[in-house]
Amino acid sequence: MKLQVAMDVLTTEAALKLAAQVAPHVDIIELGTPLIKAEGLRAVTAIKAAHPDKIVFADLKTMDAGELEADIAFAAGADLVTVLGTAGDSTIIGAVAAATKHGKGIVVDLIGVADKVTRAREVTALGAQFVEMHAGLDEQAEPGFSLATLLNQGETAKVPFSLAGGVNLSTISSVQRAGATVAVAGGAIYGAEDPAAAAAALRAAII
Ligand SMILES: O=C(CO)[C@H](O)[C@H](O)COP(=O)(O)O
Repeated sequence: MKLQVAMDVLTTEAALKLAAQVAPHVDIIELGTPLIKAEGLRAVTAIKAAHPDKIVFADLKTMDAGELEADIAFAAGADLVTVLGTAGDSTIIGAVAAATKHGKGIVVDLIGVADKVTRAREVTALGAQFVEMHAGLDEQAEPGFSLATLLNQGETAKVPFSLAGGVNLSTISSVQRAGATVAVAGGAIYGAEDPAAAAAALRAAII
């Protein structure tokens, strides 16, 4: 299982600092949606230039104009770009076309999708590299939130998936047991006093 750091920071400077701290311990470096909204795709270019050996993930959460938005993110240096699972099939097909043109990949983020298992299978058939079983920051803050539902949906879908939803040291083993190809950790890394140590501990928990 690969480890992905989600950098939900707000400046390119902060992202470059965080990436330098954690890069030795992670496989995929994600630029979070707020970072890209604040700084634009220049942040993607800066991270890829600093870490050409890492998979750079641009969390665009595209909902329309799939081919155009994915194309500009790949041109800026992204290796993986997200499209929302709630988007229409034509948006996903367009984004996959851009990925094919660049030799890169599309990840379909299933945040907000009611039937994640069915949609995961549909978008995988459309050419997504993998889906993201995702409970966003707002959903995580809702009373009664539990990772268990997401883990179960990932296990049931039987397609390649990443899992994001407040993954931390106490849950990462269950993410691996559910069969995820990627565990995504944001707050557990960037919110730690020592992000490098937090990323190293998460990496060490993966067997
Ligand atoms: O995409 C996101 C929010 O929409 C986050 O980056 C993702 O949820 C991972 O962060 P965390 O581990 O803090 O939940």
